[in-house]
Amino acid sequence: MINKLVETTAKLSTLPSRTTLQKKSQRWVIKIGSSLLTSEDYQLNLVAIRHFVEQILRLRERGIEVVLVSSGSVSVGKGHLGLAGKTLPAEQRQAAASVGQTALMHAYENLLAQEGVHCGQILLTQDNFKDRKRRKKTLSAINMLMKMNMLPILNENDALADSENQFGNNDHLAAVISRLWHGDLMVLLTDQAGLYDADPRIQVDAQMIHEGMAGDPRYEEMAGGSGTAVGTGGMRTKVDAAAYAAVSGSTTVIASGHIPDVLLRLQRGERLGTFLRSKKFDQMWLKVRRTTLQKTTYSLLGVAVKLSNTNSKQHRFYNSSYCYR
Ligand SMILES: Nc1ncnc2c1ncn2[C@@H]1O[C@H](COP(=O)(O)OP(=O)(O)O)[C@@H](O)[C@H]1O
Ligand SMILES: N[C@@H](CCC(=O)OP(=O)(O)O)C(=O)O
Repeated sequence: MINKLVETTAKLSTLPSRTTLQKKSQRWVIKIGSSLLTSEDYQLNLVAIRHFVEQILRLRERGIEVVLVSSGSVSVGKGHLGLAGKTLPAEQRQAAASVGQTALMHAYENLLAQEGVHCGQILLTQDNFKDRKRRKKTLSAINMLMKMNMLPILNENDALADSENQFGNNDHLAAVISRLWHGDLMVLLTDQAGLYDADPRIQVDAQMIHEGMAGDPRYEEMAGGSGTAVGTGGMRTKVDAAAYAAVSGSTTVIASGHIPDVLLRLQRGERLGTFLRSKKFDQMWLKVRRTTLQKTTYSLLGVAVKLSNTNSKQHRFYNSSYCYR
């Protein structure tokens, strides 16, 4: 019996590895940056979009629920309007977003429809998260699409957002969605291999951070703004987004969308990009596991005890995809 207890204790007090977390996560929020979706001449990169769509469909076949946050409307719109590379005044940017968003969704829908799947577009601003009622409405829009087997594709409503209600970048939007929808893995796909200790465009010998804790203040120092003509926010907003999503237990991977099959490889547990753990997840994990250990001990002792130290939140966590038994 002692051996059994020692064995169970060891098993239950070890945090799941990065590989396990990537393999077992069931609710993914995937965010794709503008530079991955648009070509150098600000046209849609249909080859890349097809590649992402194919991977997302494969993930769904494996039972993973996916919400896609897609950037690209402004850059594609600029291309369509003959304004490539220009810094636009607010009204023209709104128009570019409106034109580009249509083209973007058209591409996603066409590619998905070839595989018998459809997508649903949800355009959001901060207003959609302002109070409980609006958050509920946003969540139910996502959940209903999911229930109907559609792929929710989200973006900021750049055609109408203003300085009062805009997110300003989709990293933040992805994190807010992760928390609202209880995502367990947020994947931020970008043009760099991951987070480096300095912007690799500026410092050629910058070193990539492979694994760390979301919210580590050192990362804020390392992360700079966008280095591309079409990106918004750079690495700083990704680091902040990871910290925000981590509060509800989501882990984050920042990885290059240029890596072939990056999403499928992450799902197989490959160590690509920067993996940022959630402290909240780890705490919940250990707490729930301690309860399991207590239960095991009691049952080994033949004592039927109703455990009083678990609350409904822990039970929900234990029964959710967060908890890998
Ligand atoms: N510490 C860092 N590590 C990696 N990239 C960084 C860092 N600091 C700044 N960056 C810049 O962030 C850019 C990615 O952000 P961004 O252009 O907003 O991409 P996306 O469109 O994918 O959101 C990189 O091209 C890089 O120049
Ligand atoms: N919502 C904007 C993108 C904002 C944004 O965060 O861009 P990016 O840094 O390329 O992910 C658009 O669709 O153009």
